[in-house]
This record gives sequence, C-alpha cells and structure tokens, in this order.
Amino acid sequence: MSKSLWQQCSSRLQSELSMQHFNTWIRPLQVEMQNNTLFLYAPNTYVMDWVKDKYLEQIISFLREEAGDGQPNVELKVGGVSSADPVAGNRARKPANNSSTPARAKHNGRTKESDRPISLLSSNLHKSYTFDNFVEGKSNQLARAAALQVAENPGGAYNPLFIYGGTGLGKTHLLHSVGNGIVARKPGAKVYYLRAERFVQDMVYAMKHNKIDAFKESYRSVDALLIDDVQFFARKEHFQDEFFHTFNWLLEGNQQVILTSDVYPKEIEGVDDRLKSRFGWGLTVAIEPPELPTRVAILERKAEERGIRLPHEVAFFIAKRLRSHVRELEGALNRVAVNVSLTGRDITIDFVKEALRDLIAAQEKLVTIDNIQRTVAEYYNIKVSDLTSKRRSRSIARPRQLAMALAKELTSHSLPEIGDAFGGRDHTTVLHACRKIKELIESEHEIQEDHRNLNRTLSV
Ligand SMILES: Nc1ncnc2c1ncn2[C@@H]1O[C@H](COP(=O)(O)OP(=O)(O)OP(=O)(O)O)[C@@H](O)[C@H]1O
Repeated sequence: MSKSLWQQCSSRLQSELSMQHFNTWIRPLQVEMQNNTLFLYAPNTYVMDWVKDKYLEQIISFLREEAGDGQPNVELKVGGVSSADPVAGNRARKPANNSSTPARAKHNGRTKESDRPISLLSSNLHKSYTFDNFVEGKSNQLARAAALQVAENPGGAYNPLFIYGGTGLGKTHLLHSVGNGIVARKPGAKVYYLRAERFVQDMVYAMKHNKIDAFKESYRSVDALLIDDVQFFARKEHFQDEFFHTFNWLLEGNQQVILTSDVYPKEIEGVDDRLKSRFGWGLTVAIEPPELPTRVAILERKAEERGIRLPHEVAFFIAKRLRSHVRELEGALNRVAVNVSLTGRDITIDFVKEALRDLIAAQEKLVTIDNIQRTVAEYYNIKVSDLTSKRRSRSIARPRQLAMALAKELTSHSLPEIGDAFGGRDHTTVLHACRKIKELIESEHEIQEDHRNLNRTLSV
C-alpha cells in the first residue's frame, strides 16, 4: 500500500517541482512502510535537512489528501531501507546512520560522505557530451585542443583552463567532454561539473546550517572541478572570496580546475581583480561563433545522430542563414524534424524555407545592407557615404570591398542589388570584391581579423 501511496505523492511532487529540484531532492529518497509509519530515507543529512525545510509539509499534506483517514505518520531519516526489496525501487543502500541527528561533519579529518553537499555526491557528467561528437572547426580548434590535453593530463597540462565565448557555442559541451575523458582514463576519479550558481547555493545552505567546514572539504576533495558561467560571481564578494580560497587550494594540490564564462576573464565586471588574475594563470582560450563550413558540419553531424536524412545542400542553406550559435542550429534541426514527422515530406530547400520561415526572417531583418555599411564605416572610422562614393583610395576601397563581401555572405541580396546599394556599381565589381576578400582572408592576418570581428558584430 505504501508503494502506491508514495508513488501518488511523488508524482504530485513531480508535477509541482521543476525537474531539477525533483531529481535532486525527491528522487534520491528511499521509502519504507513500518506499522503505519512511512520512513523516508535521505542519502545524507544535506538532503534530509533540505527536504525537511522545503518539502516535508507538502509531502504530509499530499499524503493526507491521498490516504484520508489512513494517513501514515512520516519520518525523515538519513540512511536506506533495510529490506531487500526497497519500496522506492532505488539502489539498495545499507542501513546507515538511521538517525535524524546530523552526523558530525568531520571524521578523521575528512568529511563523511553523508555530509557532503549533494552537488558533489555523485558525478553529474553529461555522458552524451564527448570529444567524439564535438565538431571541430577553426572557431573552436584551440579550445578543443586545450581541453583534450587537460583530459589527458589533468592537473598537469593547463591549470586552470579558462574557456570563454558567447552563448550556445559549446563551452558546456567541452567541459563535460573533459570530465568524461578524465573518468574514462581513470575510473573513479572525482570529477564534478557545476554552474557557479550552484557553488553559491551550496555555500548559502552550508552557512545557514553551520556546515561550512563540510562544504569546504567537499569542494576541495575533488580531482577536477568544472565550473560553468563564472560571470555569475559578479558582485557576490563574499562568495568570490570563498571561491578564491577553494580555487587556490585546488591549484596548489594540482587538482584540475576548468572555468567558463561568456566574456574574457579580465572583462568580467564585478569580480575581484586578484581572482581575475588567477583565472589567467593557466591557459585562456576563446570559442568563436562557428564559420560556415563548421555550421554545415555540425548540422550534418546532429542530423546523422538523430537519424534525420538532411541533404548537404539543405544543411548548407540552413547554415548560411542561421549564423549566431550552435543552439540555434539545433533548434532549427528540431523544428525540421518535427515538421517532417508531421507531414512526411522530404527535406528540401523549399520545405526548410517554410519550416524555418520566422527564424530566417528574424536573422535577415537583423542584417541588412544598410546595417552592414554602417557597421563597416564605424569600424574603419570612415563615412557611410565614402562606401557608396567613387573614391578609390585604398583606405576606402578595401572597407568597401569588405562591406560588399559581407553583404553577399550575410544577406540574400543578389549581386546586382548589392552593386546598386553601393553607389550603383556593376555586379561584376561586387563579384570581384567577394573574390578579392576571400583571397585576402587566406593571406592577410589583418583582413582575416577584421572580417571575423565584423561578422561577429553583425551576427548577434
Ligand atoms: N562544436 C560543436 N559540435 C557539436 N555540438 C556542439 C558544438 N558546439 C556546440 N554544440 C552543441 O550546442 C549546444 C549548446 O552548447 P553549450 O551548451 O555547450 O553552449 P555554451 O557555450 O555552454 O552556452 P551557454 O553559455 O549559453 O551555457 C549543445 O547541445 C552542444 O552539444
């Protein structure tokens, strides 16, 4: 009876809580019924206290509603069910310290497993993020190579490794790839992934419950700590301070630290300079938005993984139009997949134009020839009217060629339309500009850099 009663209660909790909260706090509970008492076993005091604080009242009230007069008493404890057939069907745990009193934080100088914050109790690596399914391209080559080295030689290659770049470009994917790589080489290695926000939450909890020693110990006992989105520490001085100490501790012990943020570490506002300077002690690498060939390769790879037959020209069509980040490409592919399954049609360019109409339109609205001219003029500190004028001096002609090439790359205007917009030039002039810029990108570092910067500015 207790099984179905708990199942009813648990599915109500599931529908009320976020998936993350449910998985973190409720799913690990084991359940046992004895003499009209429902024992809920938490894996450690941390979970027990949290459930007691946040959910116990709700659990009792659901049980009351489900069981009416037959409502059992509820006891929340640390430990596991003693029977061979645990009611909750979770991993059978040995009966542990079945006491509602929290165990002492320290045990022979080390924290007992049961006192560790939940985020460090079990590995939370995303198994599907690996180096194998991370598509390499110019934009992420360096970051991937550095990450691979760290996976092969944690604590010894680059420590810390700092990966920065815009949203949806694969930072988290790389973090997990390193983690999975380390564990594959050394099973049992303690590798933990978390967002900076989680560090703050754990610390708040630890302070509130007088468990700061246990908190410190758990963070310091890892082989590798993978912290995503450290910009979250901005203006949280107190947490920065604690993180600074944890960070130093790990580096001194040759324990690997990898960090990510959305901007270059020195540019994270509201983070203490000494912390920022530590961030740069190892290696700092950027992930850039992927260029066209990488976007095509990513789309083809993701389509293959999902068993979607995506013709090359269609992948090219999508990649040419959606330029901001990989998550957007994945979203587009999902949309195409759903449309295919609903209509049963083949994936053609026309089909994709229709399925992704709004996404493509939104991107095109962002990048107009007008916009390109203004951005290029501003970048080179010249006037927009210079770009459309007949002036031929190099300081004007080169930016003009670059602007025309960008217009061809980033909009769907034809060569004659672009020529018109640049002071009524012939379409062969535009074609020549595109070829010239392509050649210069290969041979001149400066133009390559300008092209990349402008592309990035225009694509966000
Ligand atoms: N080079 C790549 N190859 C394959 N998949 C990629 C690549 N880059 C990104 N992705 C995929 O794109 C999605 C978004 O990537 P991810 O979550 O790692 O981005 P992020 O940089 O951490 O973004 P945010 O800063 O918003 O968290 C993921 O599903 C990831 O697998």
